[in-house]
Amino acid sequence: MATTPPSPTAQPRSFSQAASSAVPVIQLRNIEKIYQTKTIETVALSQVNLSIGRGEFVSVMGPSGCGKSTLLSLMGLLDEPSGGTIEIDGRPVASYSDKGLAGLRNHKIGFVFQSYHLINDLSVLDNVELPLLYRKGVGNTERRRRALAALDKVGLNARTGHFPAQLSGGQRQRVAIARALAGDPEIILADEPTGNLDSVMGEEIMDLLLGLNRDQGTTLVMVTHDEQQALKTQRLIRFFDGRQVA
Ligand SMILES: Nc1ncnc2c1ncn2[C@@H]1O[C@H](COP(=O)(O)OP(=O)(O)OP(=O)(O)O)[C@@H](O)[C@H]1O
Repeated sequence: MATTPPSPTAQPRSFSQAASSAVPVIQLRNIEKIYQTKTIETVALSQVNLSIGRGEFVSVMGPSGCGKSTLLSLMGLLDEPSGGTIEIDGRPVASYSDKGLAGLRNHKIGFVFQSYHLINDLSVLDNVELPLLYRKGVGNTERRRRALAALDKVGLNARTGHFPAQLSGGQRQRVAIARALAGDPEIILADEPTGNLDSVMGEEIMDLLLGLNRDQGTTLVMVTHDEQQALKTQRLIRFFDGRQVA
């Protein structure tokens, strides 16, 4: 079924407006994820039921291998569950066409990874503009405007001509966050965004994410190993062996 992706020029969301809607922005029902290789079957997630409210900041914790990254990739529509249903804004993602799903993924969701995933040969500005190159209806001028606005939000507008190797880890993560913000996503999924950073830089990135949630109403789901950071978010979900335990 064809579908219309959310508007790429959506206005910033106010927290109170966003939080008022009762329909969860992400809903997982009875999710199972099994990875099957020739020799082994791994149950990465089992019986996961979870709803993420609009404008929430949720952290996910648990030991290595308990399924946190798998959970994020399912929420980000990068992978499909082996069983169960994922709904975005109350609509099952299985009801979207491939094109509709790609639109949803590209317009609604931004990703931030532990290792930044920046392209070393591109300047800061070009890195941030890159995802917008593939976005319909965003011309050169608009692309640049959005990238500069996103870099301004993360406090890096003086570094647009630098290359990733010329930046600190915290600054690189800021660029990665700006790249996610340039697409104006309603949801940011962050997989250990401070995992490669020292505590001071980690705090800075955490403050930035908290600010996005507070000021723009961005919904955030963050995987972290840092209990202190997790306690700053609105809700902490713990996983163990592919199951939600608290
Ligand atoms: N592509 C894959 N093929 C096979 N098994 C996989 C694959 N991806 C993940 N797994 C397995 O699924 C389980 C959950 O992995 P996942 O990466 O989600 O855990 P995690 O909690 O994010 O771990 P970490 O904290 O170490 O990043 C692990 O047992 C892992 O080995």
